[in-house]
Amino acid sequence: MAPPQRSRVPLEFGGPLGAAALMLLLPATLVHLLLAARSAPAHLLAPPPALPAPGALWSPWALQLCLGWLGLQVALYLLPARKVAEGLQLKDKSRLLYPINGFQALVLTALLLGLGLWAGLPLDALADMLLPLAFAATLTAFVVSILLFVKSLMAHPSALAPGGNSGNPVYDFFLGRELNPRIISFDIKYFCELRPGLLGWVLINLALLMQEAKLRGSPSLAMCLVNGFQLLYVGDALWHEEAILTTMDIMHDGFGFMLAFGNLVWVPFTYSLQAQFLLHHPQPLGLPLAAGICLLNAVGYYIFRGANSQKNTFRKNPSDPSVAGLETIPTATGQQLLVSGWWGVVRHPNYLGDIIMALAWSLPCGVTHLLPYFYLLYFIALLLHREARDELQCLQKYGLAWQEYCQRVPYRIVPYVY
Ligand SMILES: NC(=O)C1=CN([C@@H]2O[C@H](COP(=O)(O)OP(=O)(O)OC[C@H]3O[C@@H](n4cnc5c(N)ncnc54)[C@H](OP(=O)(O)O)[C@@H]3O)[C@@H](O)[C@H]2O)C=CC1
Ligand SMILES: CC(C)=CCC[C@@H](C)[C@H]1CC=C2C3=C(CC[C@@]21C)[C@@]1(C)CC[C@H](O)C(C)(C)[C@@H]1CC3
Repeated sequence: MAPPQRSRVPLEFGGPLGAAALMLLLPATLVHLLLAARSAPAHLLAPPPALPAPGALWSPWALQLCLGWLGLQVALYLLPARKVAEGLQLKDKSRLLYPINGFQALVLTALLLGLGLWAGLPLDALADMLLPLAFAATLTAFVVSILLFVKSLMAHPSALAPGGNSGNPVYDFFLGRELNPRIISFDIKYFCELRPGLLGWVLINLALLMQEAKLRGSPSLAMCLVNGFQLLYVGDALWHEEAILTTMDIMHDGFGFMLAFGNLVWVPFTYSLQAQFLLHHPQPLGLPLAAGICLLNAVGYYIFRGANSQKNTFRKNPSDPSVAGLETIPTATGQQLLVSGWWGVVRHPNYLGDIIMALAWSLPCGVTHLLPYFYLLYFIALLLHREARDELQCLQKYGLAWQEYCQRVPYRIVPYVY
């Protein structure tokens, strides 16, 4: 087989050196955050009071729980789906099929959990195991990434993602070489993107809420808000599972360590940081402020969902009545760009809504500590970087049409600001 054509896409994330640094820094940052959240000072920028003993990181039981959780979600993914959706057209003009049964997996997981709790499952014990669980999940992410990299060496060149095929093994391992790695019809990236990590996130949140109820008699209003907001976010992602098929991760990015670690480790263990903080640092929250925070989250969700659904509907069927009247810019590829509606306000309205929700998730933790705002700060940095990556990809894809879009929609994320 001819050697794969090396992609000429510019290197990102600082190239091989940056990728190697991130593969060390991300797990170290995770350990720091987990230790800081449960420490009294809860300093984000200072070293945690005490480093964990090696024995505190490794637990065979935690690894079994991780693998068991993964196995359960794989089984739920393989159940008959209410619908099978087609992905966007690939380079070879084919379209992959994706089962749409994520919300079904959420409901079945909740039912199994309810049954377990009724039988006396000590779910709150998970709150005491976050460190070994995160270590086990990180180990799993590394093993999955190695297997994916080896698998990609046998993939056809047309199956490779433009980004993660530089020829440098460290960089390609991090970014991911194969665009849609599958085992028969099981899509590994699509599965990881929405199931084990997102559902694990809300499971950890619930365990933290239950432990707070055990400690203080009942969960605080702040803990209930954070759990509710983030359950809405995960439930929405799974209800609109099909919309992920038109996002960057599925369309452009290969599946390597970055997304494997991001999905399996970073999401469940750092996105639950507010709940972790609240368990160890109870925050008073009055009803008027709580009502204001709920309104803020609702505004963010309205923008997030409206923009994502509008673009996804338009991409799937431009003649759909809900988007047919929108103004568009034709491009040389045959695809059109929306230039009115949500996507006529700023070039990434969905990011704006998501950032507003991230702020609403942090506010119930009060303003005495920076740690609960880590997600907001990280997320803004992630989306700014992601927006720049996407702009480059769209400029390469659409050329003059994208330049016209940028002239007519000059702001990227925040109207009249950025
Ligand atoms: N919670 C979290 O950790 C994260 C959440 N997210 C969220 O995921 C969601 C998806 O974001 P992301 O995956 O970055 O990608 P987007 O959903 O923003 O999709 C970007 C793609 O949309 C298409 N597009 C861009 N502008 C237009 C337009 N004017 N008209 C039509 N199509 C357009 C282009 O693809 P093409 O033209 O090829 O179809 C572009 O590559 C966002 O809401 C984001 O907030 C993202 C990252 C992390
Ligand atoms: C620092 C680090 C490891 C970064 C990796 C980034 C990933 C954590 C994120 C990249 C894109 C993501 C998306 C979601 C979760 C986080 C990751 C994987 C997402 C599934 C969250 C729910 C949303 O509704 C979504 C489906 C739009 C979204 C898709 C992108």
